[in-house]
Amino acid sequence: MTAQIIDGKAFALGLRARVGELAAAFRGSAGRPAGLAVVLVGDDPASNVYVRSKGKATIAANMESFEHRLPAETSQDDLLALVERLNADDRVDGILVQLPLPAHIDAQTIITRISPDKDVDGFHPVNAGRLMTGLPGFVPCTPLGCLMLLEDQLGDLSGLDAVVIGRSNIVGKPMAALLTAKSATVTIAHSRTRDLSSVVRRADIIVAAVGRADFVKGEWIKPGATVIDVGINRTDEGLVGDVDFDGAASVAGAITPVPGGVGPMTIACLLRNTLVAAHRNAGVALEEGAI
Ligand SMILES: NC(=O)C1=CN([C@@H]2O[C@H](COP(=O)(O)OP(=O)(O)OC[C@H]3O[C@@H](n4cnc5c(N)ncnc54)[C@H](OP(=O)(O)O)[C@@H]3O)[C@@H](O)[C@H]2O)C=CC1
Ligand SMILES: Nc1nc(=O)c2c([nH]1)NC[C@@H]1CN(c3ccc(C(=O)N[C@@H](CCC(=O)O)C(=O)O)cc3)C=[N+]21
Repeated sequence: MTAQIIDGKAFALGLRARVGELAAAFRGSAGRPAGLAVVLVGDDPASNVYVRSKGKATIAANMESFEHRLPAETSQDDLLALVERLNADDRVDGILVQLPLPAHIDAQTIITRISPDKDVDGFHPVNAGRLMTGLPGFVPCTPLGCLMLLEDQLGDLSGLDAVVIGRSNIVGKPMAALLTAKSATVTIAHSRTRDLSSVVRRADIIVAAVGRADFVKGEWIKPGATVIDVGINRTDEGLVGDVDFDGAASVAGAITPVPGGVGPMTIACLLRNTLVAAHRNAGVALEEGAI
């Protein structure tokens, strides 16, 4: 069997175009563009690339981009002060503080200071709690993008066996919550999981968010399963995911590539969340299911 390749890049471009149209309409009715502030502390090259591409995508979607680049030595108090300024700035609908932060800054303290109404990353404990309890709130962009690809591919997910490998607050845990809300039967695997290959072999849906190149092997995968590869690993062979792509593609039913799979969806969902935040913050109605 040869898997269908799930074209996340194309899906993301479609989503960005829809968001862009709605953002133009928002600008008309609110009298101002939706605004996204991105904060980068330090000069990590990968983070630099992400922040630049987020800024470009924001402008292309008819929104305003506010970039704040701070030196690596910035104190936690100075960063908190910037977050407070952005919380109070009516032009700013969404705030994203790029992770990872330098070691002297506690990321959780910063995230918790962002207004939950502007937390378009969905990392604030209030939004995490809303996701767990089924209340409306902001859902982290990467798992939201993965869910969109899965529903596009499979339709109804109810009753399907899903394995999420990884339990981080930004990918694994919210991914598992979303799949549970869609009535999949969800297993969360992590570094203490015993006999991971057997756990993975039962799954109709595999989401790999481990951070290790080519970690999930083709032999672990049930024939016909759908594989979502979240991993972004820079190797001598270039950018690769957490799944051994060639091995997996010969057994899976469908698989996301790296690059061109989940990554572009993350950015598209960030713009989507910012558009939703803008409507809520400005009190402008956004039709249910418009995006
Ligand atoms: N495409 C995109 O848009 C994005 C991609 N990423 C990428 O996704 C990957 C995961 O990111 P993130 O969740 O932040 O990473 P973390 O490092 O926070 O979490 C990794 C998870 O993998 C688990 N793990 C590590 N080793 C093993 C193992 N041998 N067997 C089973 N589980 C293991 C860890 O388990 P334990 O908890 O026990 O330590 C942990 O839960 C990275 O490659 C990252 O770059 C991240 C965000 C967005
Ligand atoms: N506050 C915060 N929010 C984040 O959402 C966040 C973050 N910090 N820190 C880093 C991770 C990682 N992340 C990615 C976004 C896009 C691609 C992406 O577009 N990837 C392209 C390739 C890009 C390339 O070539 O490097 C692709 O997979 O096709 C990847 C990874 C968001 N993250």
